[in-house]
Amino acid sequence: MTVTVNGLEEIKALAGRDLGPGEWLEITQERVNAFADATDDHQWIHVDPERAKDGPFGTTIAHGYLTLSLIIPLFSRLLEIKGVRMSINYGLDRVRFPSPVKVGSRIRLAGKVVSVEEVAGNGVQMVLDFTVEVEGSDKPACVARAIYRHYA
Ligand SMILES: C/C=C/C(=O)SCCNC(=O)CCNC(=O)[C@H](O)C(C)(C)COP(=O)(O)OP(=O)(O)OC[C@H]1O[C@@H](n2cnc3c(N)ncnc32)[C@H](O)[C@@H]1OP(=O)(O)O
Repeated sequence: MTVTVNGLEEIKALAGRDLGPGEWLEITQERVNAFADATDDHQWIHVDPERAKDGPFGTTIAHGYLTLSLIIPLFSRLLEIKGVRMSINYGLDRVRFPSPVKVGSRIRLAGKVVSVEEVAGNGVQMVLDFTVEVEGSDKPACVARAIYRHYA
């Protein structure tokens, strides 16, 4: 279910709220290959299924940074923000990849809004803890604390 908020006051009211988990997304070899091309990172554990059969995971796995980047589209399905002039991705405080994402497996995103505080320039800073789950694994694929700013 997508939560929709309108304007800074409604964003502030999100503090402490859980978002998601959202829908599952399958990680395909095509997506991993496209990320490898975009970032010029063609390590065999990601793009060589034949060699990866004998590797530590028994198959190819997603780049950790691909899993991290997929937070952006998966988050857009959890929270829709209206009534702001501009939103900025300010950065990340902590990121870990506790569990590999095997190609062909599915991931989904959950988030918790840690805090929302006013910042200069008629804006708010929103801090979220994200968890990317991988289907069938106790350990998440990625945990990350992300910081956004929204300006009215
Ligand atoms: C060149 C690029 C290559 C790639 O892109 S490779 C693909 C991306 N990377 C991976 O797939 C790595 C997968 N991760 C692992 O295989 C393992 O991970 C490690 C072998 C790297 C380390 O394992 P262990 O020493 O047993 O540590 P832990 O239990 O996995 O914890 C690692 C950090 O993750 C946090 N963590 C674990 N489970 C959770 C959870 N359920 N919720 C929140 N955080 C969790 C922990 O606290 C810790 O963090 P703290 O480093 O700060 O101590």
